[in-house]
Amino acid sequence: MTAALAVRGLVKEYVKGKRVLDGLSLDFDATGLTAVIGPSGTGKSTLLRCINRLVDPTAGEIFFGGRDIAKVHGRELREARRQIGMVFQEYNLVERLTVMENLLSGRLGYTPVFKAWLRKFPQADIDRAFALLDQVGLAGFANQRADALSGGQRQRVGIARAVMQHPRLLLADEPTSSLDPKTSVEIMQLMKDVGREHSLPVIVNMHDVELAKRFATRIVGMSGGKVVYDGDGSGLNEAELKSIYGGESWLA
Ligand SMILES: Nc1ncnc2c1ncn2[C@@H]1O[C@H](COP(=O)(O)OP(=O)(O)OP(=O)(O)O)[C@@H](O)[C@H]1O
Repeated sequence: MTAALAVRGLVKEYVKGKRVLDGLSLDFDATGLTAVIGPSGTGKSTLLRCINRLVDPTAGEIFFGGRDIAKVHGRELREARRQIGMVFQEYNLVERLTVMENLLSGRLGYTPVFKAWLRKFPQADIDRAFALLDQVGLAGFANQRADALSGGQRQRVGIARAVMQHPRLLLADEPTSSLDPKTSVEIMQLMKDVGREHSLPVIVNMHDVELAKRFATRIVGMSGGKVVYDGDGSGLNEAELKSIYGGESWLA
């Protein structure tokens, strides 16, 4: 089977000669939740940001939807981006807008400018938004302002908004880092359920190894801009954790 996403020899240098991603190659299947773990500064966010082209890769290929999106520009880049849903650590909601408006603004890329300005959205989008709110456990919250929500509720809106645009890939950059442990578990469960129900591959950057083991079908361990572990949670023993995070005193 062809991979839904294939990253080949990916290199990113923010500063010339200093490789943050050092020739990284990974294939992702069309389903399943992959957790990317690794120490701070090892390039996890940079990997996701190269995939959705918030930053431009220095070298390498990213095959997605039948093309190398590492090199597309303009209209092609906008089209590729629409197919990638993104969930952020700090939710990135528009605080003064309602939950429904936040969801619908995820569709702005598709709505002619004059309609967006009038805040008139197609009925099909409104119906989808209500269905998604239901799915993420926020039925009845459509008219609440985003700034009146808890962190967990905000992240539920963030997930619904990411799925609103019918993506074919879902990326999440530390989606639970600002949440308490119980809410983190609920959000990871939701990410997994949403991925399954919408038949989407999900890639999640995270620091919590136990949470990764509990919810991920695959764990990628990064160190120094390279993949040093790629397998399921059961194979992630102390030796592997040491190769990812270095040292051993912290394991005690
Ligand atoms: N825009 C930028 N300009 C210059 N250097 C950057 C930029 N963004 C990230 N870096 C550097 O690239 C390296 C990798 O950062 P990145 O955020 O990808 O790591 P990370 O593994 O996601 O870390 P964390 O777990 O702390 O979020 C770090 O050394 C960081 O300082």
